[in-house]
Amino acid sequence: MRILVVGAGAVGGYFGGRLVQAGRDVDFLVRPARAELLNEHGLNIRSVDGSTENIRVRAVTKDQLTADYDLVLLSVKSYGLEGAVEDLAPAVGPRTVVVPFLNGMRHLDVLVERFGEDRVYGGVCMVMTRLDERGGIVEVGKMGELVYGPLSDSPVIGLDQVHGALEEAGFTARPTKEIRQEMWDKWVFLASLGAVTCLMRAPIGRVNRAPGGSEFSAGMFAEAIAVATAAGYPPSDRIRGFADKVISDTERETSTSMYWDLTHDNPVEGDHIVGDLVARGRELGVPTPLFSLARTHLSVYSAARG
Ligand SMILES: NC(=O)C1=CN([C@@H]2O[C@H](COP(=O)(O)OP(=O)(O)OC[C@H]3O[C@@H](n4cnc5c(N)ncnc54)[C@H](OP(=O)(O)O)[C@@H]3O)[C@@H](O)[C@H]2O)C=CC1
Ligand SMILES: CC(C)(CO)C(=O)C(=O)O
Repeated sequence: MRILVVGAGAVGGYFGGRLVQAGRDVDFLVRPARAELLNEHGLNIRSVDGSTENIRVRAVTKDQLTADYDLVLLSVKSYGLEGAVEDLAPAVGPRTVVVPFLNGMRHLDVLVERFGEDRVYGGVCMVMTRLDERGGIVEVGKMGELVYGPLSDSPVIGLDQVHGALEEAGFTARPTKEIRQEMWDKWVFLASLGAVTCLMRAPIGRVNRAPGGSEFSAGMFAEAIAVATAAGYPPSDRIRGFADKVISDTERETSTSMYWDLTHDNPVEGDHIVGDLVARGRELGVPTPLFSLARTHLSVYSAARG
């Protein structure tokens, strides 16, 4: 299986690097500056235990793409989605599937419209990684799981084959026939945790220790759960269990990639992760006052960045 990883960022670099280490046939689609760096110096991954591995990788730019990849793993931020879809399109042939690992849901519509349902999978990634100033991948919490599954009943590449390409590569790889449910579950969890920590500008433990903090967190989760339920994807018991743990957590410094971006003056995926939940709530007649507040907050932040 020929694999193209689009975006050698915190997620793509981490999972793509592990796939290379496992001997898979992987190219990274990156922009010219990053291509030069990667091809010359390789990709660094620093693990939670502090050890760093340097991995030799093959970086390509959009003009070098040919339509003979089997699997395209898409791991850009939502605000880079449109550009990335244009750039990766030449890599998608009649027997290629695109598997996105963005948080949220809306990118599925964009990809299905462009490539057709049979060539798009859904995907979820669980990982806590950041980019350092030299483009190295830094693991800030121990996780490492990919979940993936077809959107249609007749994908051009079957789930077994996709799983064969991703399994046993140093992270948990989980195929599923219920990928939309998995994506909603992750979205409920991530959007709630992200909205709480971004609005309060603090990790979850500190929020919950404040007077009214835990009730505020519970209110945010309740809104996301109500939207998901109205959309036909009531969260699984597993996700409800995670939510209960987060709501009562007064110790941990847990936050999200969105909070990291907000506190490091990076662009945030507020529209894709929070705004879209508000929009779907409105369509479904589910009130989301706390999420609306978070959306406005993040929009003001984004506008100030220009
Ligand atoms: N980081 C995390 O812990 C987690 C992140 N996620 C989700 O995963 C998704 C990706 O996030 P993350 O990896 O952190 O983001 P990063 O910003 O670290 O990486 C995105 C990468 O995409 C590259 N990129 C953007 N557009 C293109 C393009 N047209 N061609 C080639 N490369 C491109 C960027 O390259 P350049 O440097 O050239 O701009 C950048 O390196 C997001 O939706 C996020 O919410 C999910 C779980 C955990
Ligand atoms: C919650 C978490 C860490 C899980 O992967 C995540 O998705 C994010 O921070 O974007």
